[in-house]
Order: sequence, then C-alpha cells, then structure tokens
Amino acid sequence: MGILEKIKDIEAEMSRTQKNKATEYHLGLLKAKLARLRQQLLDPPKSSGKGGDGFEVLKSGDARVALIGFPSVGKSTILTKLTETKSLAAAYEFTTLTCIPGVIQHKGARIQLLDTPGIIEGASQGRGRGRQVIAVARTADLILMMLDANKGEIQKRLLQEELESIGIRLNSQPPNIYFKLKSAGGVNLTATQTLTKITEKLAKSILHEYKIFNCDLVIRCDPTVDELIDAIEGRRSYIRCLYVYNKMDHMSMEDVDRLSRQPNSVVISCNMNLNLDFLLDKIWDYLNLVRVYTKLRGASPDFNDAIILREGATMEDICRFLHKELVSQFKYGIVWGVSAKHCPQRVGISHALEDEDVIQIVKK
Ligand SMILES: Nc1nc2c(ncn2[C@@H]2O[C@H](COP(=O)(O)OP(=O)(O)OP(=O)(O)O)[C@@H](O)[C@H]2O)c(=O)[nH]1
Repeated sequence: MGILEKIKDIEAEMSRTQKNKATEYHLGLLKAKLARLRQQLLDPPKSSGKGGDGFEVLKSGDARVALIGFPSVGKSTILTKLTETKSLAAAYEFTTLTCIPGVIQHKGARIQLLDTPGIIEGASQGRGRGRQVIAVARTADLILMMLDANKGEIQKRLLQEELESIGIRLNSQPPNIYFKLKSAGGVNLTATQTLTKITEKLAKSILHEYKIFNCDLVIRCDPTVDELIDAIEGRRSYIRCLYVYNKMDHMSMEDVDRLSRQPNSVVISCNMNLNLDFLLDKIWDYLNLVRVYTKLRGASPDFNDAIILREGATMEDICRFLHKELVSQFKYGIVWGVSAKHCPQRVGISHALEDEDVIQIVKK
C-alpha cells in the first residue's frame, strides 16, 4: 500500500472514531502515525540528485513575505499594486504560472513579496504546484493568506489545514518542550507540570511509534498531542500570518465589519485601492523590523538611509552589518531614541536597539 493510501486509511479511521476519554489514547497514536507518514511524503526522494524544483527565488531585501491563496483571489493584482512588478493578471483562473517576486518599499525597508501559483487543495500530497508553494512559504518571514472575502472561511480552513499538514504553524509559538535523541539510556521523560491533555503512557507510545527508544524528553508546558508530535518531529516552521480578505467591494458593510474584527485579519479591495495603506502598516508591524540610523560625530543622522534589522537586534548586529572588523574595534556606542534610558546614552555591544534609534559607534 502506498503512503497516500495509508494516509487516507488513517484519516478515515480518525473521522470514524468518536472523540472521548476512552479513545484519546488511540487517536493520539493515529495522529503520530499520520504525522510520520506525511513527513515521509514531503521528504524528497533520496535517489534524485536534483536540488529544488526550479522554482526557488533568491532571497533578497530585508524580509520576505509569501502570498498564498486560491486562484483568482487577486494575488497578482495586489503584487502589482504594492510593488513595482508587473505581474500578469487576467480575468481567468491560474494566471500566475511562475513564482513572481516583487519588492515593497516601505519605511526605508525593501520587503520581498512573492506571488505564488494559485495553491490548491491537496498541495501537501504533491498535487499541482503546491509543493513548491509550500517550499517558498517555509522560507517566508510572514505569510499573507489572500482570501476571496465572499468565500473566505472555506478557503481559510482548507489552506490552514494544508499548511498545518506540511508542518507550518501559523501565529503560534513552539511548545516549551526539550527533546534530544540519545544512543543509550532509555526514555527519560520529565514533566515539570501536570499534564491534562496527554498521559505519560501516550507520550511513550508516540515515541515508540517513531521508533525512539533512547531520548531525553522534558515537557515544560501542558501540550496537546499535536504539540508533542511537533516537538518530537522537529522541522516545524512557526510563521506569522495575516489573513487578507480581498474584494470587499462585493461585500455588505456588516460583513466587512465582522471580518475586520477577527484576529490577524485585514479586509481590502485591490481593484478600488481600499485599505491598502492599512495593509502595508500591518505587514510592517507583523514583520517586527527595526530601523536604525547611524550618525558620524558632529554630523546629523541621515534619516533617508535606515539600516533594517530584526526585532531584538543589538549593537553587535549593527557592527557586523556595517563591517566585519567593527566588532573587534568597538569601544562603545552612543544611542539616542527609545532604547536609551537617557539621551544620549553610552552603551555596550550587547545593547538591544529599538525602532528609529540613532546610533554613533566609537572605535578603540
Ligand atoms: N471585484 C474585485 N475584483 C478583484 C479585486 N482584486 C482582483 N480582482 C479580480 O480578480 C481576478 C483575479 O485576479 P488575479 O490578481 O489574477 O488573481 P490571482 O490570485 O493572482 O490568480 P492566479 O494567478 O490564478 O493565482 C481579476 O479579474 C481581478 O480583476 C477586487 O478588489 N475586487
């Protein structure tokens, strides 16, 4: 029996099985089996020497945003509106045949926006060009899930399931679980708090399912079966996602109001240019980028030339960005802005910077 058939069998068994205390253990094991088979399906065949699917676009700019959505939801249109790229959009389905990169210039940052071929159901099983879309989505700092506002909820559910099944977790944090494989010593399972959603017996059986007989597993939270499987499997991508409901021009005000109140959601109309500025601001917020301006002694900072860094970046990151030898030459930094306790503040190399800080570096 092929992997796909095995997956179908397990899915069918899971939907047949009622969810209650008595079946919890059985369902947990089925979930582990399913996760393992899905991973096998996604792993590239060992024999093929070919790398990638000829689809990968070079990562460039300060951050990468992947556009994902069903055909004809308006992905090409938004790419044309937000970036300089001329993506071919027409009034028929499957217009985007290759992955088209564009660049959003916003607040001094260059954000790469990738339009992907219309993702379709079953992409995780290798149907359509979904597999390549998924590979691109994994490398993104943010996913824009574009939905047709009039069919939004079904599309959202299907895409979420699709991404979930290939190990992408949207808007969530990795569970606080430490897992390390060992070569001997058996299974060392420690739970630092009471487990209410799984039992130790189930955790051990899941490890058994993965043929893991020697490991350290320290559970520091109260995980679900899925979270435990995620920790054991590894290779999960935790990515923020904005749900972009397009075509609001075809909706009632009540529906616009309802959708825009949902978490992580923005309602727009590409054709009528409605709410696109708000979407850009949201993208900026979700990327958690930090703009830092440098200044030379006695001169004014150049506010047209920001250095773009990730949230939590330190003086050391800036030094590395400017010149590879600057870290060893660094004596101290002077900071003006939110991260400074008083302005200006003299800081060390581990000082964390905030958005719109101005800095001066003093060398030894
Ligand atoms: N009413 C309305 N139609 C829109 C809006 N945005 C895009 N469309 C239309 O939707 C159709 C599909 O748009 P595309 O941008 O090609 O969609 P796509 O998601 O790139 O499609 P694929 O390339 O097939 O994946 C076009 O006819 C657009 O004119 C909008 O805000 N309102």
